[in-house]
Amino acid sequence: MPFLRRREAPSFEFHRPTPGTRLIHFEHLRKAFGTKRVYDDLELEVRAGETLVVLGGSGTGKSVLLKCLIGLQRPDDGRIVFQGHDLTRFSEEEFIPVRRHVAMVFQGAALFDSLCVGENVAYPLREHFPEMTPDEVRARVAEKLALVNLPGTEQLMPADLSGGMKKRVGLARAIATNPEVILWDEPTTGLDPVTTQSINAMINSMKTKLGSTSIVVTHDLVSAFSVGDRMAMLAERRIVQVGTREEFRHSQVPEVRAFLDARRVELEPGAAS
Ligand SMILES: Nc1ncnc2c1ncn2[C@@H]1O[C@H](COP(=O)(O)OP(=O)(O)OP(=O)(O)O)[C@@H](O)[C@H]1O
Repeated sequence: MPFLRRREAPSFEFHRPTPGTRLIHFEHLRKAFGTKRVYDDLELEVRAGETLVVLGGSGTGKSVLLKCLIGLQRPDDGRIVFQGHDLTRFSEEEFIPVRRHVAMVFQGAALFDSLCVGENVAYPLREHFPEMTPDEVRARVAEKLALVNLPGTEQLMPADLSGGMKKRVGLARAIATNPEVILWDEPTTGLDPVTTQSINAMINSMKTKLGSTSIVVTHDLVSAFSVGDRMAMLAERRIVQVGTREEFRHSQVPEVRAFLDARRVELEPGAAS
């Protein structure tokens, strides 16, 4: 009875959680695209205030996991419980308030090319807070651009920006609504080492300055070890290990070991010699 299922889903209200307590729980998630099975029985818990890094090879379903959390993809079975709400039962309309609290920084920044930087950052404010006055919007945009070290760039167009600047504008847009949870899809892919470091610093500062919870999906082990409080490894259509950085560094789980060993040079430059 799909009609009843929709009506049963309560509207979403976010309550400030106690740091360290369970905020999001992916329970027995299953997902396939046609014959391609992405998750068979995926379990993962995200704790309030942490940065959880999700590692995994190409095509293992890291991005799909983030998309399921904000309703851009739908799991076939299982639940995604966020502060007691089962998001898998939410309609598209019921996801709108969820996206005010859970924002995604997309892999390619995904800026609107025809809008200037200021309008890009203001976009989610107009969507979620239509009651904000133009002065309030201007002030919030300026605050977020300053936070990502791009003060005064409101009038620039995306075409005028470097890749790293675009990522930072994408971040300013994602945090414009003061979300409690930030989803980072490959935040450092394709960036030079200096910009990579500044993005890593930014992920850490979102936690310390805003108290946000982050889920970071990445291939980049240096970045993973510099931002992750905990790490989770996606392989074989499930999470094969979750643990602290140290637990991962010394992991004996075969899929984790193989993933880390293949990237040992990246993680420990001395290992090459
Ligand atoms: N909309 C879609 N339609 C069909 N298949 C899809 C769709 N989105 C993702 N997939 C498939 O699901 C699998 C997981 O995709 P996903 O983008 O989550 O991988 P990923 O781990 O993020 O990979 P990468 O690290 O290369 O970005 C892939 O095989 C992908 O081709």
